[in-house]
Amino acid sequence: MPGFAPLVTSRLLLRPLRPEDAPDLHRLVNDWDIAKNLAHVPFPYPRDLADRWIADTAERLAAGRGYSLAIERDGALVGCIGLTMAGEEAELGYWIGRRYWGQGLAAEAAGRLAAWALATLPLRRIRAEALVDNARSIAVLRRIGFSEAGEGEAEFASRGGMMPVLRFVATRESLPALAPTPVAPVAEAPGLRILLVAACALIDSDGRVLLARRPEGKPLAGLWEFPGGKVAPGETPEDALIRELQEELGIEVASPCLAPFTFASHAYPGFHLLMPLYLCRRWQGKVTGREGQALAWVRPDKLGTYQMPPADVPLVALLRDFL
Ligand SMILES: Nc1nc2c([nH]c(=O)n2[C@H]2C[C@H](O)[C@@H](COP(=O)(O)OP(=O)(O)OP(=O)(O)O)O2)c(=O)[nH]1
Repeated sequence: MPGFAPLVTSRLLLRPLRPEDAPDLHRLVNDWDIAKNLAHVPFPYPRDLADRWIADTAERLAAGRGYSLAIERDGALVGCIGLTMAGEEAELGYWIGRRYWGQGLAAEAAGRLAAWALATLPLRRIRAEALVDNARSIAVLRRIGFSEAGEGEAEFASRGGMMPVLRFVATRESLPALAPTPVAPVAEAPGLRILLVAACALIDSDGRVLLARRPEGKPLAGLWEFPGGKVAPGETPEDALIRELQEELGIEVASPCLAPFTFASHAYPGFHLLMPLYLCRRWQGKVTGREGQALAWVRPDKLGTYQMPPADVPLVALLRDFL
């Protein structure tokens, strides 16, 4: 599993929790003014719970079930933030240690994590809840683009029972900077837009396959893909691929070196992707991420450990068998 790449804001680092965070975490969270606002945090907070919880966050992160992160500023733990995955939705939670209140850190961390998650994970929306009298948290959620979705009740461990809460949601559309960039259709019929994308598995002399990470701001950002891109009007898939490999990776490929391998045909919301996948073992130049994208040369048996767009899943299985 490729590690979670920490998220950076102007003042903060959001990174996986480490066992050595436990003492600081315990000192900050074992505070009634924090625990009383959190649904899953007991008070008093036993010291060994910090160790167990941190171990659990590592497991959930590795399995893609949750993203609970340390909020760090200047090397110090100032709070925690997390997303718990539930199908196509995730629940956002966060707290900031009392001594760091009043500086806008919760909004900075929550805005970043929500933006990253909606741009990167296969999520329809993110939910959050705040106690009706937790004015600070309500202000944070509103500030970062969450909208109110009614009132309800939730069980609060520290209060020993059900408490009234306000519910909030955010979608890609409610965070406008994240709205997916429109895709260019190459064929249109009523109700169907087919997007033709050419992609390539570059294979090096050790039999490893090149994956590139889709940059933030693009649809499916953060997922690992085969290099390639949309076939422009008037281009053949091979021409498009030769152009994309030049633009994205700085390499020159000759058309005879592109061997058709298989294709993806996948329904995405709003368009249907048709993506021929070529194999290429020969190119000129050094492979470089020219658009700032992360690259990974991956052994075929490890391809399944990289999170890829849903359209690629069947391709990976075929490629692994073939190589
Ligand atoms: N290149 C590539 N695209 C993939 C893969 N799997 C997959 O679903 N796609 C989808 C994601 C996008 O919807 C589409 C590719 O579009 P893109 O936005 O990357 O195309 P592009 O490089 O021409 O980008 P742009 O200039 O329009 O920003 O195909 C894959 O393995 N490689």
